[in-house]
Amino acid sequence: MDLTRPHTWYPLARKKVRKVILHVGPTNSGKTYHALKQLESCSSGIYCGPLRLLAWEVANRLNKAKVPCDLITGQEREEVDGAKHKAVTVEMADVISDYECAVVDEIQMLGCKTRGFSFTRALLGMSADELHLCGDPAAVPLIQEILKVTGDDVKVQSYERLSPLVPLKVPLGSFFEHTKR
Ligand SMILES: Nc1ncnc2c1ncn2[C@@H]1O[C@H](COP(=O)(O)OP(=O)(O)OP(=O)(O)O)[C@@H](O)[C@H]1O
Repeated sequence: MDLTRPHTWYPLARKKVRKVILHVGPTNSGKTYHALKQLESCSSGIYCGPLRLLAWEVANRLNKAKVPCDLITGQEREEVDGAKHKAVTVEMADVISDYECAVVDEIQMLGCKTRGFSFTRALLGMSADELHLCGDPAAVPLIQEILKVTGDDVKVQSYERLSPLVPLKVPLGSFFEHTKR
């Protein structure tokens, strides 16, 4: 194994020209919503998030939508009969199975000193026909640079905030006084 060429550590992923879609934009702009819609409609898939709560929410959402989904985190492993989908914390990303669709949420965390290696491993290593990456636009150049060597097909999809931020006309203190009356 050549330690200087990390993309070669994942032969299953390198067998594919993955369709990589970078969903980027401000918070609450629907990036994850669109990626999850895609995950739900595929015959097999995996969601990787930075928090146990996010993985739990996705597993819950898919199971409610009658898409059986396992939940796998550092703390728990809840397997559902017939599941072809998994929702996991990013450290549990599966790089030894094939999926139609994979989602990595909060991908800008690949710059994190302590957990970044797990995001990079998921980015390079997941064998999925479609790989959806959700996060901050600032991470786009770094991701494009990392993926240059993989031969993947990379597209950027930008989002706008769904509703504008509107400042309150009254300070919060007087607002609370007002609501008490
Ligand atoms: N087109 C839509 N129709 C209905 N609900 C939507 C739509 N887009 C987003 N939402 C809802 O809006 C909320 C925020 O969306 P989402 O989590 O996708 O944002 P995000 O851009 O990924 O935010 P963050 O950066 O904080 O992860 C969610 O509850 C989601 O279900």
